[in-house]
Amino acid sequence: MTASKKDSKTSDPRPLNPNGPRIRKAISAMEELGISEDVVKPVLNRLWKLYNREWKLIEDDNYRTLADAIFESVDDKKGKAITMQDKQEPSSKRSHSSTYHASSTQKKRRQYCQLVDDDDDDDDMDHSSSVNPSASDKKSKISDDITKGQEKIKIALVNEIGIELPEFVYITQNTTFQNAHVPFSLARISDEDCCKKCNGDCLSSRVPCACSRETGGEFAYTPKGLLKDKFLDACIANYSEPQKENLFYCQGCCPLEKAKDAHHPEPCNGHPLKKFIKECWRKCGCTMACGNRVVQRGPTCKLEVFATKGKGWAVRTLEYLPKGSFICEYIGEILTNTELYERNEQRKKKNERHTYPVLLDNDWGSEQGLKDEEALCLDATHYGNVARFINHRCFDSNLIDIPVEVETPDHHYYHIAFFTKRNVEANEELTWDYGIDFEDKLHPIKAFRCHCGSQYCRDAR
Ligand SMILES: C[S@@+](CC[C@H](N)C(=O)[O-])C[C@H]1O[C@@H](n2cnc3c(N)ncnc32)[C@H](O)[C@@H]1O
Repeated sequence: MTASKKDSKTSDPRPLNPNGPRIRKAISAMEELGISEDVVKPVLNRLWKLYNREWKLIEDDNYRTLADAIFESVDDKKGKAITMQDKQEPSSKRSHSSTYHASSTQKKRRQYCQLVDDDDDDDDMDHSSSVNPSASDKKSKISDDITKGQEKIKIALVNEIGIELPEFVYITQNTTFQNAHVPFSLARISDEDCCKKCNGDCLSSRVPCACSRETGGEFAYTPKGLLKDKFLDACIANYSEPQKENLFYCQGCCPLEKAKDAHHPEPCNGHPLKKFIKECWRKCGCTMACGNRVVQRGPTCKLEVFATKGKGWAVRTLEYLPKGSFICEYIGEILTNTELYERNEQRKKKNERHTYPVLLDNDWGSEQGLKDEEALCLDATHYGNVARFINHRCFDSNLIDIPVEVETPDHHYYHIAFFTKRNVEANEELTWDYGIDFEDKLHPIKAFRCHCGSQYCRDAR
């Protein structure tokens, strides 16, 4: 077994090689801005350590981060004191909408503060999903509640290391974009597929109602609202290695391949087929407190969004979570696959680092001739909820994504819900396996340089 990335990075004692090709390139890029080598070198050295030897973060956007950090360092030497008030936007300004945006001064100042403060201790960085013991003392809270009161719980956003603030609008329900066809219609739900005669809590009735049919005549949840072990273990087993065994192939033309080349589409590369949870829905007679309505009641556990040094923003739990706990849904814009393809083409041009799409392709393998408006996905780039911050971890993530029917039995559209695969400690980062093939450069879920820290990491570059 190979050593994990975390081990190789944190124990690397080598200093920055002053004559290495990348440092020379950085120096000459700064010289073009009229900045001399002796000003560049100390800042570059600190940034390199701060970003845990990730050159890409320094080189991105034509060395913009490096230039910003140098300007800040020069400003500071001129005696411009940085006060806490300067470092954060006034709260009145932040509370106008759910959109977060970092001004360039804010960004520059944070980077500089970080360079000075963390110069000596940044090697303590942890890329893995393990418990983060420093969570409580070093916090710099940017927002008390990114949901703006839309969820039952508050979700704070803390920036312990000064990375760029995310810009997006927080929503709690998926929202349809243009011609995506979402078949919400009570007429599609037959009386046999719902429990009109139930009242109260379906889980407490002696005989499970019709809504348990999808999950084999038993409800997927326990009375405490956890996923039953048997159901969860079967879902986890679906993900077992080698993944290819669990793939199903489009019978007609694959929507992903058609978007790439409508005239000469390549054969389908396969789609996962996962077990569904079916919750009671609008046509049912039970109440919202029914034990078979867990996902539709929204998140209830204590979560926090925090900044990492290798993966951008991330989510952690602030409390212990037993195996099978519901965390949240993946919320975003419902797009057609063609729209996602076009958005991805635009994003490639802008060289955007983080991407937020998830395919709703669970049933594509069993469909013949799927229409464009039926091949759907979720994009949480502009509109999304806390799930847009959950990072990827290869194989041994602590969350699993499970498709959930809430308003329609039609599997073109469904909800994606995250549950814990095992007991999770307070302050642990929450992660799920995006199912990425790191070799597939053309997949709509853009591959990135993986820093998951798992010993099973698939990105063995
Ligand atoms: C759904 S977003 C997750 C939140 C994101 N970290 C952020 O800052 O908004 C997915 C993006 O996060 C980054 N990411 C997620 N998991 C990662 C990992 N294991 N290693 C490196 N980057 C990761 C990648 O840039 C990816 O495109």
